[in-house]
Amino acid sequence: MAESRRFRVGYALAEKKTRSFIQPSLVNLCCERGIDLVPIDTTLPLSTQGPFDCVLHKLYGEDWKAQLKDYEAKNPSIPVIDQPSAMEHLHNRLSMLQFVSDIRIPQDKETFGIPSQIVVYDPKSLSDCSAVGALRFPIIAKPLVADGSAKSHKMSLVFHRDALLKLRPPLVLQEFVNHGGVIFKVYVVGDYVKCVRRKSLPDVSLDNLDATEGSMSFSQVSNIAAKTMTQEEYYQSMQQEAELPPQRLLTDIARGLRQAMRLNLFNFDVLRDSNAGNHYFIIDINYFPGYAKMPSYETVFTDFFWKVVNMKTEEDDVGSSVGGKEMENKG
Ligand SMILES: O=P(O)(O)O[C@@H]1[C@@H](OP(=O)(O)O)[C@H](OP(=O)(O)O)[C@H](O)[C@H](OP(=O)(O)O)[C@H]1OP(=O)(O)O
Ligand SMILES: Nc1ncnc2c1ncn2[C@@H]1O[C@H](COP(=O)(O)OP(=O)(O)O)[C@@H](O)[C@H]1O
Ligand SMILES: [Mg+2]
Ligand SMILES: [Mg+2]
Repeated sequence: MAESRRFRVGYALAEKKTRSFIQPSLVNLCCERGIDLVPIDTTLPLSTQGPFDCVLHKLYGEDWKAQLKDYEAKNPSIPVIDQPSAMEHLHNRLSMLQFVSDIRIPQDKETFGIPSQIVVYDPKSLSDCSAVGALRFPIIAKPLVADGSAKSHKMSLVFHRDALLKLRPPLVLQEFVNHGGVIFKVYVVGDYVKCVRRKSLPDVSLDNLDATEGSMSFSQVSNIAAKTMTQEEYYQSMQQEAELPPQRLLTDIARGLRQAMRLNLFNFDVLRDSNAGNHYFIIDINYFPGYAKMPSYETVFTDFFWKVVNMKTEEDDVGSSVGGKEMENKG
């Protein structure tokens, strides 16, 4: 009997991402389905490597972009996941959330949007009441750039106008929304959508604002171990308390974002408004996040790769492109 064809997915990822994502469990499952995950050597020209049936990457920089461009010119039929220009929109906290307004779905029982926010480029604007005036305190100050650096995750929760003066633009100033201390992380892998609960900042009582210190710094709160409970206890309490947002809503948002951003691999952070239990805020979108934390990521990715290398469409497919090529049904 003739051996069935094997496929090669070339990947170019930072060391940390390779360690977390390229787990033996993923490599083995892919291998069983005829897909070999092959590391790309970024010190060599990409077009001299391969052959690949798909290129997966989360690297930036002009040199890498030029390598990809050259590779695509020489291999126009090979999908590249995803396009650098599309990935770059997520490097700016203002442009990333602009895609939310492109989503066209009916908002009946549940509604969604983004918190009120402004962008500040000039330190002088921080003392300008007319610029900041429309925002209600507390405010979260986020670095405008979201390039994955430790600095880009460093946030401040600001309770008073005076504390704004300590901040260093360029920043996004976003209204803090009370959301019950639970954040929903919605992972998207092509047309697959999975929501998980994670730890977030506790609610802030507006009554105590005056008695609160001016501001508080924090970073990557969803990854920090709870001080008063073990991680396990915290998750258990969240399981009991926080119902997940409706899957239909999340699938529709994911589909809308995927279409608007022309990206296949991302997650978005969702908060449920404590004041109106059926309103949701999208506050962050990340390219190629820590997928190994998503349940069954091995099966999800093996299925995704299989579909990409076979260029199959699904009924649910919204005509989003993989590497600039429309997914077409060759089957
Ligand atoms: O480090 P991890 O596994 O927590 O994953 C980070 C993500 O955390 P999450 O899985 O969403 O809780 C993290 O998500 P958040 O920004 O924390 O919501 C980012 O996606 C981060 O990538 P980058 O540093 O912004 O390029 C992700 O970091 P990299 O895996 O890209 O280094
Ligand atoms: N508008 C907001 N209201 C309440 N909490 C927020 C808001 N924005 C961010 N947070 C909290 O801050 C954390 C980090 O903010 P986020 O925009 O997701 O940045 P990062 O890219 O570092 O994950 C979120 O996970 C959430 O806990
Ligand atoms: Mg986040
Ligand atoms: Mg982020």
